[in-house]
Amino acid sequence: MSKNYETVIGLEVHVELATKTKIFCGCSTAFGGAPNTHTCPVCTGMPGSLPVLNKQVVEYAMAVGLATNCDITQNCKFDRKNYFYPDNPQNYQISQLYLPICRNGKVEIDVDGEKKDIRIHEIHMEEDAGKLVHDPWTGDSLVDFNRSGVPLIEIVSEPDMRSADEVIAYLEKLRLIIQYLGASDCKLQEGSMRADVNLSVREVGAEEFGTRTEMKNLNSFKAIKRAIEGEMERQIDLIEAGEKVVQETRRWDDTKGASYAMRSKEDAQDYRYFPDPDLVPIEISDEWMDKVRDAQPEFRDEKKVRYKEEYDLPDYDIDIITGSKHLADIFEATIALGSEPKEVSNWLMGETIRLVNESEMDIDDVSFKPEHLAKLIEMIKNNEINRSVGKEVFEKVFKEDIDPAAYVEEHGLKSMNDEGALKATIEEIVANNPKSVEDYKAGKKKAIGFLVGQTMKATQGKANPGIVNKILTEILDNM
Ligand SMILES: Nc1ncnc2c1ncn2[C@@H]1O[C@H](COP(=O)(O)OP(=O)(O)OP(=O)(O)O)[C@@H](O)[C@H]1O
Ligand SMILES: [Mg+2]
Ligand SMILES: [Mg+2]
Repeated sequence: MSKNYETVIGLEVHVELATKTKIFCGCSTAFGGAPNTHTCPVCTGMPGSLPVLNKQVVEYAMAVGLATNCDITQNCKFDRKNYFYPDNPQNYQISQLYLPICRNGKVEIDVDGEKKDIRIHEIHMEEDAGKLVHDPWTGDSLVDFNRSGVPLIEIVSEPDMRSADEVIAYLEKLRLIIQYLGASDCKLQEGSMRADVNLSVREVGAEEFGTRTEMKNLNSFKAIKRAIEGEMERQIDLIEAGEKVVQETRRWDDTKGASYAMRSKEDAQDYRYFPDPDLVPIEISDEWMDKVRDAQPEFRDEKKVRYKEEYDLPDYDIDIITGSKHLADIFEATIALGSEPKEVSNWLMGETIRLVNESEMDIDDVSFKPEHLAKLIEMIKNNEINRSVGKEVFEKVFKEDIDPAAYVEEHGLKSMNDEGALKATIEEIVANNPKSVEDYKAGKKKAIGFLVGQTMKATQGKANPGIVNKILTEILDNM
């Protein structure tokens, strides 16, 4: 009979930091340059070159550590992790083993209303490796060192998670903290946030952890969830069949929905770590730490409380808007220009999200200027355009960031608010639709809707529906 199992999960999360230059040289970290154009003797591991630490990396790592309740190691240093692989030109990676910059942190997650702390074992700084490109036509493997030396932090959790949902909640939490700090854009698809999932299973009630495997190549939340469920089953099947789980690194293939053994797991000693003799230890003064602490932004949880108090928005709106730092920035910037908060929220929750979904883009890539949304809202408020024209114009703002005032002017979309001009049009419509007039007179007040519709059509949607209604009622009641 099959027993009851519990899944135990710990994550190693690598995050590419948003510095302009690499961790130990002045080369650009920009993504997508021609291969090997963002390189120099340092990041290609030339003999005799010497690394110089980018201070901003330390500052970002410290900021993330403070935001995740870690202790900061005020005297920390770098170590060499030695291994041979073609994407690693020095044959060692500069990382931190003995004295990582942050330790003993925690973040709180919330899964279906249940709160839980996930402890962070440590956060260390390290350099990224280059990228291997395998050419299927020639069979050659090419290497691009543009990514070599891009700064990373690795956030190592304790094995505190028990389900895929907890893992996703933890990753979302980290992602938002780091995005709010501006320390990284944390895009799983683009690899600026990468999660390795360490997973083991054990019988419910067992004291000891089971043997873990580590899964790599997970580049979406969906893939992570599927990989966790697949690996959990694989391990349980092994145990049920009386076999043993082997400690190894496995590669998740999302299209096949299965993982494959990559290599058996190395221990720290296999890497022959030793302190990097080219880099001096880092001294973090109290003043520096205080400065970084004082510069911490308002995080999501605090923003949620403030939005409720200051703007009295529905919880649903607050959840969505603060769920993206970028969206929250647009929201606040538009309000700062004088727009009414609930009105701004409606445009973000409604049309903006609709267009984001329709164009299958990332919410963080929304790029219209808050000025343009504020202007649009103002024009509607002043009855310069009506709401349905407003939606049309907004689509242009969203897609091309046009200036709504100029656009409305240019395309003659201004509302017809002139009662005199509207009256003539409406009188004509009334004359041409005796049946509706008859219905109205016979007490079917709804017949007026048809006449309003006809007027909107005749004015290409530019008439002010309120004024149309008013004039129509006057005309009909005087007949
Ligand atoms: N039995 C276990 N079951 C599940 N997760 C575990 C278990 N034991 C450890 N872990 C998790 O595995 C991760 C180990 O990461 P860590 O960076 O310390 O080591 P590593 O994977 O051996 O090293 P490397 O950085 O070289 O990959 C941690 O997140 C930890 O919580
Ligand atoms: Mg690790
Ligand atoms: Mg690992």
